[in-house]
Amino acid sequence: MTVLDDIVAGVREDLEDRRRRVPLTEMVERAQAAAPVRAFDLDADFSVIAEVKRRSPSRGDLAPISEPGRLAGLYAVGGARAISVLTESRRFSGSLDDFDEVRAAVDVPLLRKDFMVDEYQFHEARAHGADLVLLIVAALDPVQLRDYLALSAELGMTALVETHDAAELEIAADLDARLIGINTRNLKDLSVDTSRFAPLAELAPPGCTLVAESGVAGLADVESYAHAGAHAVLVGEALVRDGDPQSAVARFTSAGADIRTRATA
Ligand SMILES: O=P(O)(O)OC[C@@H](O)[C@@H](O)c1c[nH]c2ccccc12
Repeated sequence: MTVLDDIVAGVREDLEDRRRRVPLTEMVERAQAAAPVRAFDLDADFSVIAEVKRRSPSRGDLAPISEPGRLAGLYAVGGARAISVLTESRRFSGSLDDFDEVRAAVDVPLLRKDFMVDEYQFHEARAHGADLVLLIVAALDPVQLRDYLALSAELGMTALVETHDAAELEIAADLDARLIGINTRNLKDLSVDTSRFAPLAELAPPGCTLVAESGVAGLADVESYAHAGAHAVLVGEALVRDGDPQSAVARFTSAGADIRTRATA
């Protein structure tokens, strides 16, 4: 069993508990009654997607984050174009409660960061006010991937389609995914290698909005991702550990935008 299989098995168990408490039909109604989606700007010069993440299986405890809403507020003031909130509990110590606190605190688009493997989770995400969801190509078969991409769109949410290699990028391209992530964290051993991004970015379909995921420790990483073609970066650890996350988001955003506007000038 791979790390990913193991995580997904836990996600499914927790999901069945929630489904027993609130059945799918009820969750579908809640999603329909939710506040309208806040659109993620796919055309921005450069975007920072700032993540609320307490811990991860690869890096252990990152930050206690006693007030996720407050952290998200700082991200928003710093100019985060979207905020990602981990809702997986067993490995990442996230929750939908965290998500709700962030939703109540900010008006920027929110990404529900979880292992989305069941229709229920998409309605649940929307019911909690999510605007974006994560679709991990490695965790889904081709039929699920197509169905969940369509379901996300039906619910008005933008899917971030996460890839790790050339074969997965091709799958994302074939599905005509608009927002594609390249995660430089290897899901088999969880190691990060930021140099994986550039060669893969060249294979991304033209016209997509490309997100570099993982491994941003500082400005230099943002710059090299932007140089290699990233329109956005998804940053977790570096921001939750930063004493001044608001300034860090602002610095990352303007550094990336400088490079992107020069690249397209
Ligand atoms: O903390 P980092 O290295 O900045 O990484 C952020 C993000 O890429 C990472 O949290 C992530 C990317 N894809 C995921 C899928 C599930 C859980 C977490 C992730």
